[in-house]
Amino acid sequence: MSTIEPIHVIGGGLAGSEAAWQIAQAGVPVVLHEMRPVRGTDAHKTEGLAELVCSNSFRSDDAETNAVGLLHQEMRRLGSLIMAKGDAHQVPAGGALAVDRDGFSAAVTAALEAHPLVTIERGEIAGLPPEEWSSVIIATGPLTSPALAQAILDLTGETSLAFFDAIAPIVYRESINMDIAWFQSRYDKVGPGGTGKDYINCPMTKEQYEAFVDALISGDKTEFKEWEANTPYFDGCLPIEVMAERGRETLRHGPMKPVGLTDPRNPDKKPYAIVQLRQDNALGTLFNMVGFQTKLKYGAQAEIFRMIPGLENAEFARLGGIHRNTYLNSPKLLDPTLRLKAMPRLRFAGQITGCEGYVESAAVGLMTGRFAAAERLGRPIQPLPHTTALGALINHITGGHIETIDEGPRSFQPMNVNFGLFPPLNSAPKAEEGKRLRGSAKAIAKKKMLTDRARTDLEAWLAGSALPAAAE
Ligand SMILES: Cc1cc2nc3c(=O)[nH]c(=O)nc-3n(C[C@H](O)[C@H](O)[C@H](O)COP(=O)(O)OP(=O)(O)OC[C@H]3O[C@@H](n4cnc5c(N)ncnc54)[C@H](O)[C@@H]3O)c2cc1C
Repeated sequence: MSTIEPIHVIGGGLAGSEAAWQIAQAGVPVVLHEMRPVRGTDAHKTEGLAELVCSNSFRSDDAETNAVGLLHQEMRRLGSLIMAKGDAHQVPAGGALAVDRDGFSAAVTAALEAHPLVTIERGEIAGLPPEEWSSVIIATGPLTSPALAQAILDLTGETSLAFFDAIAPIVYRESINMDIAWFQSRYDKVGPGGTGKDYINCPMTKEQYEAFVDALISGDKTEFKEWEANTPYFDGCLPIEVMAERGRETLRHGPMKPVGLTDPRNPDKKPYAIVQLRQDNALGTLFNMVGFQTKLKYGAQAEIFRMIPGLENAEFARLGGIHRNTYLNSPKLLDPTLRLKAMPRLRFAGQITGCEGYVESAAVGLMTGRFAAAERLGRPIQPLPHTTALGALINHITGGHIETIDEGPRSFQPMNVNFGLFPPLNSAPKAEEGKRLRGSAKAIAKKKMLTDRARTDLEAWLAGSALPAAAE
């Protein structure tokens, strides 16, 4: 029986599950409070921990030239439960790491249930955590229950900001017409666990594309409620109809771009636009429409998406939808170890801190868990180098972001990890013979230098860290 007082983690999503794992692996007892199934959210469907509520993709797994791929690598290095179970339950997805959502969530749940230092309590924490909980991590996500959200709001005095993402529809594989559509990954990329033929592609002629754009623009949209008006979208997650409204070519240069793909029945003619669908479950029975997040009404969605060649008889396992997001003005409210300045016994993790995405949420959970565990064990907390993906992300949340100078709405917005968050390089990349690089060769070389630097700096940080890299 451990004599160390437990740390309480509220929320068993991507961040809370990872935080609880890191704490327990450091030898500190942890109580993980998850309200499902006692109380649900608008998006979760199961009672499993770390449920993926929309896409099943952890995005690029390329640790050399992609920031989220580097984040994967760093998390694996630090013994991430989310990455270990994601790797174990991956499904083919070209250059991306996509997972079988049910197998993944079940494996995360089983690992935490089996850990001797983890206690899982099902039930809502409907207000500020009791005072006797001396170390708490709040990881309740974008759909934090209203009672807890209100308590946080009262405590921080900040107005919370609500806005929409949009969910992409999922189609039954057997309802897709493979006499028109074909399997191929963009540029035949194989990636982790892929075959180079992982996506289903639906081609469009110019006339079909124009009619489709018209239908999107005129299709019935979900009405905004009063309190939802004037809420900005994430630029990386714009609803398909909003993209269509921004310009008739926008979709052809975005999710419907026809590059790197060849219609095998018509190899000499480039389709004008292409819709891609990505495998959504291990069985390969479900495919999601890549980039087709939407706030069109259900009836309009079915009608309009069946205009896509190959989807004329599509059956939808899930149609697209809209959802709310709640997050803190973290740069102002949190200290560099993610403690609430106004009440340091509380730390925050996951999307509620203003990061965006499954991987980023789990990454912030990972570091918050390690910070809380080190503190509980009376060990020093070394700040992460900002040159690492983990450090760059946390730095952005806790201070890297610069507030607008003028009085007005707060400017901090949720952010995926990206190279823009990393400190610039001290020297420009050079070709082997010392010549200057240009164009895409230069961009790739620069990214490689950034990721090499991150790997070196992470190892140096780990060498001085109070907790081992991966306490397996
Ligand atoms: C509808 C929707 C679609 C999304 N689509 C994507 C996507 O396609 N790709 C992507 O990368 N990201 C997506 N996101 C963002 C995604 O939710 C987050 O990136 C990630 O799940 C956040 O992880 P988290 O741990 O912070 O929160 P969550 O994973 O949501 O976990 C929070 C947990 O806290 C629990 N909880 C809430 N309040 C309480 C309480 N008071 N007491 C106890 N438990 C509580 C919830 O039940 C939940 O299990 C989407 C978000 C939403 C809402």
